[in-house]
Amino acid sequence: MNKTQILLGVNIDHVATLRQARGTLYPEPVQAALVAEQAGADGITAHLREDRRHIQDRDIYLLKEMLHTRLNMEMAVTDEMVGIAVKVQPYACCLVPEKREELTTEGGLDVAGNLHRLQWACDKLAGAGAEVSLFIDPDEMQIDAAVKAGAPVVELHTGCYAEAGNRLQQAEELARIRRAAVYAHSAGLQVNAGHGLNFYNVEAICAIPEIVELNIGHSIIAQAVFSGLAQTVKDLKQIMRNARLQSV
Ligand SMILES: CC(=O)[C@@H](O)[C@H](O)COP(=O)(O)O
Ligand SMILES: NCC(=O)COP(=O)(O)O
Repeated sequence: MNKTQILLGVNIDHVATLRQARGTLYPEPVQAALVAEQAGADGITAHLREDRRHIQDRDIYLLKEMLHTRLNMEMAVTDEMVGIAVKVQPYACCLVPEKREELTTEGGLDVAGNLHRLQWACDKLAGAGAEVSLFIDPDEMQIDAAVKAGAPVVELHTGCYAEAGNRLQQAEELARIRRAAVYAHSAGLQVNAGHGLNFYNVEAICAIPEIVELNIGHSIIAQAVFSGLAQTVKDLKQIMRNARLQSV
């Protein structure tokens, strides 16, 4: 692993949120993905939710055909989603928990409590050629379970860090993520991270050398309203690069 490099996966869910708000043809998520790639995104993440609140099935199929980097399809661990992923054959599948009533993802997968189901999903998706990532809390028990499930990658949920109410709580959550990243790396897993990351909190996560890739969406699309998507991606990549280089 090249510890001086940290990759950025741009999650384009909320470009689709804007489209779904009026049921128009625009903004086109695929166009956003191509703009982000040209600006330096190392991959594109899209979350096909069961309720299709933003990304639609056609988005996933088009992204698979059009991307120059790679598609990371986020999905719940359901028969429906596994079936779609086996058809689409994205570069990667990130398995996430989903509740219809949630505003956004609220936590990591309980891999330890659903081991056989996760083993089944990891096997099916790997059989379709996808790199399987499990979206988990920064928790050693869940990391051990991810290894048992057969996933080569974990994505550490950074939501508690991002939403911490004060500096002490944020420092505690950052230390938890750092410990989990070291533990997961020592267990032979690739370590990614994501959820709630933005221009103001991303640098400390980039300073954790075991973390290979960040998946960031909502804050990029929000900033793009003011700076444009290409410039936002370029600016964020620069911040990430500098933070990583200063830490090694
Ligand atoms: C798992 C995660 O934190 C995000 O990638 C997820 O896509 C959030 O869901 P929404 O994009 O629907 O907010
Ligand atoms: N897995 C995290 C992701 O893809 C983007 O999460 P967010 O930045 O939209 O919170």
